[in-house]
Amino acid sequence: MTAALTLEGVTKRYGDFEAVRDLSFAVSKGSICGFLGPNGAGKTSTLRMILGLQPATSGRIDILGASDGRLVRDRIGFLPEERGLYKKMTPVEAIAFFGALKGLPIAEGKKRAKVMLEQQGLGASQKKKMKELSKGMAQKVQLIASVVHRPEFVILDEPFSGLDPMNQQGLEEMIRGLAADGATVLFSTHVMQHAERLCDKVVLLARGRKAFEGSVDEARSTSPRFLDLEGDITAEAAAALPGVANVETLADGRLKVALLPGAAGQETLKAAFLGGLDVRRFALKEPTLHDAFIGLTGDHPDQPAIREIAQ
Ligand SMILES: Nc1ncnc2c1ncn2[C@@H]1O[C@H](COP(=O)(O)OP(=O)(O)OP(=O)(O)O)[C@@H](O)[C@H]1O
Repeated sequence: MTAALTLEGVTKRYGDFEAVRDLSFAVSKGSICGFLGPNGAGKTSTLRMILGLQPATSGRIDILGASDGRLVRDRIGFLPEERGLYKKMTPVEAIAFFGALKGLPIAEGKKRAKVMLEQQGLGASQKKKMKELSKGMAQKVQLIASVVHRPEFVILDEPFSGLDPMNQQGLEEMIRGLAADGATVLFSTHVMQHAERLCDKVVLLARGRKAFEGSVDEARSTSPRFLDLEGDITAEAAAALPGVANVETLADGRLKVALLPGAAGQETLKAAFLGGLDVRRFALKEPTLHDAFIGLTGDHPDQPAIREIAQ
């Protein structure tokens, strides 16, 4: 597959702090790639370098055949992490304005804006001012504004943040639609479930370094299956069972028993029953992307990176 984006050995330093180190990955044309990492991992810094909004300290970036995102800016759509459209404009005006910045004639921008707002269930809000819209609505409008010129490459920085579940689902559909129409999508998030549902590929970033690049299934398979055990069992007793890698006691007292690679769980359960352990309920579970993330990075995706905690 042809790559729409390639990074090779990209590093970003702010003073003597290295926010991104030796980062390499590629995104195939027409695919959806999730750029995952906790707050402070270096996602925004990387996206800004890809867009040409700030220079890399070292390394090489190729986007749509150009070495600087600014050279192909009209072919790129970008939703920044900081949101905000002119409050006094209507959604149609705001969308057409952003389209015009990318070379789209105003009249065409307005025409497309009306159709896209309708598709996103915002038809009734067309004549309101931006300041009268809810946060979720405004965010949808901003996303439409960033893609109204039909870019080949769409970069979305934390597009799901601040949206309720309904709007998150709507946004997922919108992202799928962009890819179905042939666009390449790269979005950053620290919410694994969105990436799990949407992405052809994920790149995991932890403290500025790439921890994983591959499909969601490949990421999941780096993590063991686990047994969810309920009963009067100590973590020590569970840890002594065959095929067990480690045991975590959950807040409600259940045990999350991670199995060794290749262990199916049946042997572990059999030994628990034969050993007379008080197992009242059990479930064998496949690892999620969230589990894989923790295993691969040692970070929790919802927690800031170590440096930020230490500050
Ligand atoms: N202009 C800057 N000057 C100095 N340090 C910076 C600058 N921009 C970012 N950083 C630092 O670089 C690190 C990576 O930040 P970045 O915003 O790229 O992370 P992120 O993964 O996008 O996090 P978030 O999800 O919170 O946006 C952080 O420790 C941040 O404090």
